[in-house]
Order: sequence, then C-alpha cells, then structure tokens
Amino acid sequence: MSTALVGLPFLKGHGTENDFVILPDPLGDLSLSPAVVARLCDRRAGVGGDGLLRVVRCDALSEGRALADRATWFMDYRNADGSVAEMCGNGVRVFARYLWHAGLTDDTEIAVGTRAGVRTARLSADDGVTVGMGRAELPSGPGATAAVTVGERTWPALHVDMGNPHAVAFVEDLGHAGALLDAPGVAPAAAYPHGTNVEFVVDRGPAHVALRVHERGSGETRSCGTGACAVMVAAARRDGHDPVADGRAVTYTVDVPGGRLLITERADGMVEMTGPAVIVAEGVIDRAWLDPAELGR
Ligand SMILES: N[C@@H](CCC[C@H](N)C(=O)O)C(=O)O
Repeated sequence: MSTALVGLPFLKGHGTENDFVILPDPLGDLSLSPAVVARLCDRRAGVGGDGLLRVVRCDALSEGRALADRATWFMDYRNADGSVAEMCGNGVRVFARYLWHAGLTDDTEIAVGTRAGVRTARLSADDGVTVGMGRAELPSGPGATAAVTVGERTWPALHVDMGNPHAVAFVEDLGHAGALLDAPGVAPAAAYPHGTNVEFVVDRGPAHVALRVHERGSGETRSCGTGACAVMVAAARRDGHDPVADGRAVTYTVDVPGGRLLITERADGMVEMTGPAVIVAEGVIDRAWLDPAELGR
C-alpha cells in the first residue's frame, strides 16, 4: 500500500530520555509548520517528544546544500513548540542511530549536516554513540556572563555556545531550581538575543557533575546533549582546566535526569560526547489525524 494511502511514517527515539519524533523525508517534500510540529510533539494528543528530527538529504534542502560535499543527511531539528534550533546533541546520536537502523548507511562513522555545521557520529556495537560536537565558544565582554533567576533565587551564569546557546549556573542543590515549569529569567536579555537553554549544575565528585536543564522551546527535559557539553566546559574552566593551553584532554562524567553522558574536551579544543541512542518504535501517523496533504505531500 502506498504511503499516500496509509499516512505518514514516523519513528520514536531517545538519547538519555531526551525523546524525539523522527520523520523520514529524504527528498524534502514535507513543509513543516510550527503548529504541525507542536501537534506531533504533544504528549497527550500527538506522538509526543521533546523535539522532532526531520531526516532529509543535504542536497534536497537549501540549508543543507553547502554541506552536501561532506554529509549526505541533514538533521532538520525542531523544538517541541515548533521553533527551529541550530543543534541538538542527543538528537545527532539518535539521528545517526536511525540512519543505521533504516539501512541508509552501512558505515559506523556517519557525518550529519546540522545548522551548526557537520557533526560526525561513531556508532558502537551496543547502543552507544560518540559525537564530535565541535568547539565550545565562550563569548568574552558584556555577553560572557548573565544572571539566571528562578523564583526568589538568582545565580551568575556562564555563556557557552555549542552551536546553540547555553547559560550555565552552578547551584548548591538541583532542587533549588524548583519545578522549572516556566523558563528561568535571564538577564541581560541582550546576552541571548534568540533566547537560551539554561543548565543548573551541582558537583558529584572529581570531574563528575549533575545537571537539570530548561530547554528553549521545550521546557524542562530529562537531558540535553549540547547542554551537557556546555556544562562540562564551564566546569572544566572553573576547575582550572584549559585543554588547549594545557595540551591535555580532560573528561567529565555528566549525569542528567535521564542517564549519564561522558564528555571530553580534547587538546585541540574539540568536544566529544558519548551516550546512548535508542530507536523505540516505528509506525504510521493516521491520515484522519494528520493528512500528509497538510504537509504539502
Ligand atoms: N535537546 C537538545 C537541544 C535541543 C535544542 C535546544 N532546545 C535549543 O533550542 O537550542 C540537545 O540534546 O542538545
């Protein structure tokens, strides 16, 4: 039976419980409005997810074309509210796992195009995936630090860019961030003209931290891969490590509510993240609920 008759194929996957709706769209036929993405990510009335990964060929998308000589596939990432983001670290691991699962590659080292550039994922025999996340940028000057507020409490935060923006605040107790139902206040707003993800961090031991995160466009989630990398770099600098200056890599364990990530900043400044990526289910979206014609198909 043709796809047009039965509806829209999708999969569901997660990485440390950061979960995604995966929409295969190799030729870039789908036109995804923010409202449709939000419907798909809705946990009660839709499939449910912290975000959506559209799987599209780099050469089929204007945003991907410049990367097509280095990557075949582009991760078109959307937050649960339908907004577009530059990068998603857990998403890249799940995306690479999907390409393998679907037989779209037989290579265990997979280049993935993203809005933040090409990221390379290495699959291991278990569900682990290691991703080269690029270099962390720590802006200097007025945008370097911010203040993050939840309720009555305010903490200083470090601005770390991992292709997408992060405000990293070290706190005494992760519970102090409260229920995190709303986005934390971040000041000055000019430090983050496009909004930001906010991480709250505590120490667990030497080179071992734990975080909670409020994601731009998705709310509190069980994990954020780019956020964990931003936290690792902020913690390393706080602890006096600068791998490029020291000529020595440093590795941290970063616990998230949904599991554990291992993050290394290498002597060349590149950040590598290792964690699980799991394909959970696959199915077809009923055309009575969402007609592929609503997506231009
Ligand atoms: N969960 C992601 C980050 C997704 C994008 C983020 N919400 C943003 O708007 O920048 C990750 O694992 O990195």
